[in-house]
Amino acid sequence: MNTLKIENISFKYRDDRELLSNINFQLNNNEVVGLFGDSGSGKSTLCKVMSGYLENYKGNITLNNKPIEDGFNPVQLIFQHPEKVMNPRWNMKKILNESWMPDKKILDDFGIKKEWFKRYPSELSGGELQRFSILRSLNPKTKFIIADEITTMLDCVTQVQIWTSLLKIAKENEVGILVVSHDHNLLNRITDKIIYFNDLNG
Ligand SMILES: Nc1ncnc2c1ncn2[C@@H]1O[C@H](COP(=O)(O)OP(=O)(O)OP(=O)(O)O)[C@@H](O)[C@H]1O
Repeated sequence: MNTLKIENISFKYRDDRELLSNINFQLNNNEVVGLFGDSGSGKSTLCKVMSGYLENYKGNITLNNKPIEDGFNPVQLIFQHPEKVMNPRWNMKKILNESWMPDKKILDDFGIKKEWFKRYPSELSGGELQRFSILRSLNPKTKFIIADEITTMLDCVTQVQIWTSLLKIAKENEVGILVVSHDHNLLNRITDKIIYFNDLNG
């Protein structure tokens, strides 16, 4: 089993107030955990700290009781807006294959069509792009996914398709998921338990 442990994490942006204060919790790879909290409380900041995007934090993040090594991060963050983290000059094939080469079955599971590979990020819809973004993060070396509002901007049908594909592949590969969302119904439906950000912070 893989365990991601967050211990005594505190963080502030530059000289601002301390936004994250002494946060402790852990995720196991066989669980889907929800994170719910007020807007602006610091959930996305915590996600970025957990996945290595923000470094000047206090405390420890360990995977199976060891610090996370440099190189490919086994804790992968998926953002709400995939277009912001994709190179607009790369086609989708290059963007996906920079991480790994999924086989046809996985592409089919995610509803990714072959003809999309030649297109650039600006030539796909938000839902189509998010499928690539999720699949890119599911590199075989990934142990945990941090999903920060990943389907907020999509319609209900696309949300269901995306979550069904993601939960299936995560379960098959024993990848743990932290789901950040304001949608309590979604969290109730897909998670094993829900953590309240206010209970963690401070
Ligand atoms: N790069 C930054 N520099 C300074 N302050 C920032 C930066 N990024 C975010 N903040 C501030 O940190 C606070 C927490 O933001 P964060 O995005 O982590 O909240 P959140 O809980 O994810 O909010 P939401 O639910 O609305 O997405 C906000 O007040 C925000 O303005």
